[in-house]
Amino acid sequence: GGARYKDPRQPLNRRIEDLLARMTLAEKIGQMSQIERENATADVVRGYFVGSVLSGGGSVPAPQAPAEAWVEMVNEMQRAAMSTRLGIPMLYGIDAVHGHGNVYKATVFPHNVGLGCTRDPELVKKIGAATALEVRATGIPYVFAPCVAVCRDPRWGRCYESYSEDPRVVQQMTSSIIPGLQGEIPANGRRGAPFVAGQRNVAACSKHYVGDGGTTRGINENNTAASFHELLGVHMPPYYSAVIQGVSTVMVSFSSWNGVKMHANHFLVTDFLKNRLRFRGFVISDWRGLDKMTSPEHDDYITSVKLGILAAIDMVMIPYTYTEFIDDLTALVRNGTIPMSRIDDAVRRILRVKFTMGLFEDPYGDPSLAGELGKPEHRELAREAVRRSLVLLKNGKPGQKPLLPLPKKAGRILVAGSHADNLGYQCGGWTITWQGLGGNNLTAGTTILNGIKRAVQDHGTEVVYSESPDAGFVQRNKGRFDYAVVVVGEPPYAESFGDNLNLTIPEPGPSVIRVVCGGGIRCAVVLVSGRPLAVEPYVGAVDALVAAWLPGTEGEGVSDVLFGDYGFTGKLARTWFRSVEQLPMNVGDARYDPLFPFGFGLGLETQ
Ligand SMILES: OC[C@@H]1[C@@H](O)[C@H](O)[C@@H](O)c2nc(CNc3ccccc3)cn21
Repeated sequence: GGARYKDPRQPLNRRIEDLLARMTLAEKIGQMSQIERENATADVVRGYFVGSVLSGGGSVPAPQAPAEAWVEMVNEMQRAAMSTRLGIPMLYGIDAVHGHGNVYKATVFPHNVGLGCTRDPELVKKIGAATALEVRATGIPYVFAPCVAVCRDPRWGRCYESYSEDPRVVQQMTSSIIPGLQGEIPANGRRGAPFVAGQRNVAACSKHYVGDGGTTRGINENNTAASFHELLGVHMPPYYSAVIQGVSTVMVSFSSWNGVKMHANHFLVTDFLKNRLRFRGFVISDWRGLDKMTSPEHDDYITSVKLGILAAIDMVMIPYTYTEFIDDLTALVRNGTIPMSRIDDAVRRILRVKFTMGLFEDPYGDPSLAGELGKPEHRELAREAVRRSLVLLKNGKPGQKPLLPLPKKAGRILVAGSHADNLGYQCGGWTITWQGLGGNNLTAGTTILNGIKRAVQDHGTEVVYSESPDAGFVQRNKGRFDYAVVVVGEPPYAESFGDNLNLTIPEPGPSVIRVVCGGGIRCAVVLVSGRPLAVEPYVGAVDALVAAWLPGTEGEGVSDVLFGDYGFTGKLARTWFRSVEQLPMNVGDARYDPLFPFGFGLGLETQ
């Protein structure tokens, strides 16, 4: 129709005001509602004027669904949204936090804990751009990334989603990944306003506002006790960077600041983020974030809706109980508890993002991008990121020559450990499923073992693989192996399932290290983990120690540096503690006695 809001030549604010003036309360509240895809039938999307749909962790149209199936699913929901009276397109969001991890055969990049060690903003920007293309390949225009948490305690189950304990490193990566995902703001463009360059970019979401990485003992969703000065100095800096880079959305944290739930924090969401930092995009809640404002959850829900919407959350991630949310918010507006001006502010912000990103002009997924999913160039980029993320912590025992780089030409080598041949373990959480998986059938990729095999295959070297060799095997064979590579670490986890107060290497890791490295074979230990673990008891026994973090699908990046095709350049972005009793302990603390300090990382003497 000839309505002004449908004319892309009209100024942005004219389009927003024209559309807003036409909207009923039901249509406005519908825009503020984000529901889970499994509820998003055409009737629900249309009937409730749903403004946004999400895939929660692992929520897919079908197991191993190809890009085409994703595009068809999103477009079917979109056709329903476009068929409403005003034809406002819905916005589909998903967690693409290390590449498009939920999607079968997508490129899975290293998790942020590893990217922080690269100290390479250009690399991280390219990862953003590649991730945007893979997300668009599935018809999705919005990602709940980057996580810009400043993890201050590795006992936190989400520490691997944080680039660093140092806010400046997090700022550096934030300022890179956002223009990678959303596209660069043109030189004459408005900084600080939401920006998405076009249909090969996606709207981003910096999360979780604010202080998610500062909770007591790293307990997920718990309380961050900090002065305002400390909150501003440690946890807020990435949000300055995100707003300047034109981030389109900000997601509120489940956690609390000094006992006040972030989802109810008017001072930080409205006074600070919206008014002081002048954030102009929309603020989105986390999953059932309003229900979780109380304990027990969902206790006096209508009050939680009131507090959350007045704090100034604009869009509510209400995966299942959207009718209750809509009814309660409608009642609160009708009885004057919530002024229409607050609703209009929320809807303006949502429409500003949708207009700016071109969603009205291009509401549907582009099937021609399907080839971007998991394409070789992206896997090569991921492999480079793996190389750059690895940190060499030890190389050679006192008085002995360094073990690394490993010679490709060796009679026989042993590869051992639970994480040597396990694609799921090396990807970690938020991969195919919410919590991640074990095994090698979850998606397409290369294990560390297969990377080692490929590296030595033309050199007449025999590779013997034993996940958990026993002492007898090692004793009988120790003279036969030139060296061993032992790959151990943590199983995948996400959110509270990763909270851990002891941070020991899970068995059978330590046993394999003792049996192999203590059995007389020179050994390089590669640790696959979402954070530093308690390794002091083993450091003396090993000849080399490498932190590989959660490298993702491109395991050849690990063998590339083990064999010296590339040097080790990674530098710790997190302090490596001696014992958990020291925690929290971060660079800059008065009391600082690490096993390996922030910024540590050896090179190869030959590099
Ligand atoms: O997946 C959506 C959000 C995500 O963006 C947030 O970072 C994270 O805090 C978050 N947690 C959940 C809860 N996910 C969940 C998945 C399956 C069953 C139950 C809960 C959803 N989300």
